[in-house]
Amino acid sequence: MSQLSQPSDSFVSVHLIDENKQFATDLDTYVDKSYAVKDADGDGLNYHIVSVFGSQSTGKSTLLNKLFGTKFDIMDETKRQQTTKGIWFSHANYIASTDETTSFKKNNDRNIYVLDVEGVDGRERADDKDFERKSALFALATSEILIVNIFEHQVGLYQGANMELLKTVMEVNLSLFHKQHEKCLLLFVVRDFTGLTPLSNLGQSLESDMQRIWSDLNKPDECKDSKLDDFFDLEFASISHKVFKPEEFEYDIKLLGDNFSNEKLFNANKYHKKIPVDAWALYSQQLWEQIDNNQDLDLPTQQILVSKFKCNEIMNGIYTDVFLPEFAAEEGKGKEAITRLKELRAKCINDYDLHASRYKKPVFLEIKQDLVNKIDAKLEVFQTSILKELVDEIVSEIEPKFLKSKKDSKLSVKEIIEELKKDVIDNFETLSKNLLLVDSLDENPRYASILQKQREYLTETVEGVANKLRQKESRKLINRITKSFQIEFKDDLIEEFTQPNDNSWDVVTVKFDKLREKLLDKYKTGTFFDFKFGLTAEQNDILYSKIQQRLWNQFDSIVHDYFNNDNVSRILRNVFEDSFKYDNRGMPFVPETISQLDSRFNLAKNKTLQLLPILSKITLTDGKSLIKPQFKLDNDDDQDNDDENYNSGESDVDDSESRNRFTILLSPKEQAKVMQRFKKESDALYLDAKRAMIASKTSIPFYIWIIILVLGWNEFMAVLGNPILCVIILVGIGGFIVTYKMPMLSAALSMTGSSFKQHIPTSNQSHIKQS
Ligand SMILES: Nc1nc2c(ncn2[C@@H]2O[C@H](COP(=O)(O)OP(=O)(O)OP(=O)(O)O)[C@@H](O)[C@H]2O)c(=O)[nH]1
Repeated sequence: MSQLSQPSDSFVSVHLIDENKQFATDLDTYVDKSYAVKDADGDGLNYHIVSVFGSQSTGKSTLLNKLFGTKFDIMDETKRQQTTKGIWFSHANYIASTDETTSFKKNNDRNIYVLDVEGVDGRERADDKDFERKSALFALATSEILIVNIFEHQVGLYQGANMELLKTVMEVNLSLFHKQHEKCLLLFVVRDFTGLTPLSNLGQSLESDMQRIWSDLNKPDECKDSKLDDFFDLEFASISHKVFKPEEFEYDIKLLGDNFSNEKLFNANKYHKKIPVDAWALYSQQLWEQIDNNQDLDLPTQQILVSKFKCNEIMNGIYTDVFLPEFAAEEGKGKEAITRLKELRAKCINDYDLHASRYKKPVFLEIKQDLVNKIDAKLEVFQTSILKELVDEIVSEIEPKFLKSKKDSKLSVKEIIEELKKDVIDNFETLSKNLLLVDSLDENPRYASILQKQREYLTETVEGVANKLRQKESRKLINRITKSFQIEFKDDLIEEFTQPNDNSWDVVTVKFDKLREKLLDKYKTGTFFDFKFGLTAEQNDILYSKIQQRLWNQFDSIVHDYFNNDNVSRILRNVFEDSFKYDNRGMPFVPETISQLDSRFNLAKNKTLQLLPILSKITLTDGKSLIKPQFKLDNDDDQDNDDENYNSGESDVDDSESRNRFTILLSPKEQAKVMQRFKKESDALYLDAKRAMIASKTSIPFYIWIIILVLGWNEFMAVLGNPILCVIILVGIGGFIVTYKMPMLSAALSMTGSSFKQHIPTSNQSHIKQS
């Protein structure tokens, strides 16, 4: 619908709203191109909008063309027909100026856009008040300065088209701006000025007309008491007759131009609507649509809507075209992408600030937050994974560092763990700083929260690792104590049961108690135990109970291992042999008669068999039986998972069955077996002893001597021939005769036999100790 007028070397005009009330479709392109010529600040606000009002054919287009170098159509004087229909829009190509050096035309530093509004009271549209009102509304909503074109001879005539026009302007102004007092400049340009009445007088007359119209207006309640100058500033200018005073006419326009180019009329942007130029086309179109549809105009809302539209457009453009492609290219690179993504985030936000900050601040900030949220939603996953990676890395170093510290330092496990925990947190705080995608956590609470979550995850994980280390150390301690106990207790047990007696189990239990006390003594602090692992009092108690339980289990295990059939039989045999072969002084016992041997045998046997109950059951002399206590342990005793766990072969199930079997070392059946075996062994020993005794008392028959003499005659002669051999043999014979006569021969033979047989029990005993 728009129509570009014939351009020459500059910007043409746009038919902004045509006679059918259709809005131009290519306004944004026009604004964009024309604005690019001057944009000193880059804030999109370097422009002014000026509208012209007035009766039809009062020279409005002529004035604008001369003042701003626009190309609006001018009426052909011969036809006297209305030329401006609807509203035309044009960029000012220059501003007329009195400055000779610029050839009377000055290029302002700012963009000026001009709206040439169809004149009222047009012959063709005389009754079309609707459009007049709508165009006034549109001009007021968009323009800073409204030029009201009026002939001098009409000033003071409170009637006619001019007054109607001014009334319309004021009415619509009230409907638009009653909520917010947005001011606008009414610039009265008195045409065909003769100079007979000074401009100031004409101005006063116009101002009083305005006041009168204002006071006659039906004002909304909110602004009943408001004054004209709450809404309007008034300025006056005069232009001489175009035909009769052509030179003055030109000069007056230049004078007026000076007031535009020096910005005086714009009054330091006092009337600027602050719509960024790139949103102006959209804003003005939406305004017109609302005006044309007779909807109530709510400019602030309208401006916010436009701001929202533009800010969203900018935000989506940045997110989709800049952020997403680069993020996709970087996100898989892990730590290497941090710098790039940090820059990308900052760049996107800066770009948005640059382009969107010109819009309504609340909207700009709200949509900026949307952009930041969208970007951060993507970056959050990345940021979290990077920080989690750091946490895992730091945590993985704890155990090696712990083992090294344990080896190198003299600190306790508790102190090492505490030191490591502190180091780990410090490390995380230092290293995480370089991994963050933002510089300030205060300004980016989302990142502060991501960091905090990872900090909590770290603390939790470190505590988990510390607990595992403590458990590991606890298990190591249990195993160490168990091993020490094993060695010492086994020795004590074997020693005690080499020569068992009725008190033996009392002695063993006392040794057991002392040994436990000794092994745990260094962990005792007052009445409590602290194993220096940084455990709580309850955990220390549980560890203490575990150790106690382990030691009791070891006691159980060692005792039951040791008191098997073989060892009990060996103990009995040793005791029997000692009693049978040695007297009370420990001297070898040599029976002289068989009855002596028999009574010795019975004595030793009875004494030995009295020991079997002691070796079959743990029995205390006070008649009480030894009770294996039950310890209260925690549920997560995971010693089965520990490779370093000492495998004692014991059952951890401390049920009633195991407690019952605790004191029983040999069952009745096993005892019977042991008895049987002992009987055999003791009988064999008795027979050996008896045989040796009989053998020592038997004499050599006479015929044996004759055989020896006959068979050994030659050797006998050889001995007689050798004095040394002869002497040795004589001494030997003498010794034998003495021994035999004493009588000591049987004892000597018995001793020789015994000492030979003693090799077997001695070697067996040493074997028991080793097992
Ligand atoms: N008397 C007089 N005539 C003028 C002046 N300026 C322009 N004209 C003549 O007035 C006629 C109308 O001029 P336009 O500039 O087309 O007037 P307009 O107000 O834009 O007309 P519409 O757009 O149709 O409302 C033309 O023939 C001009 O030559 C002036 O200052 N005084």
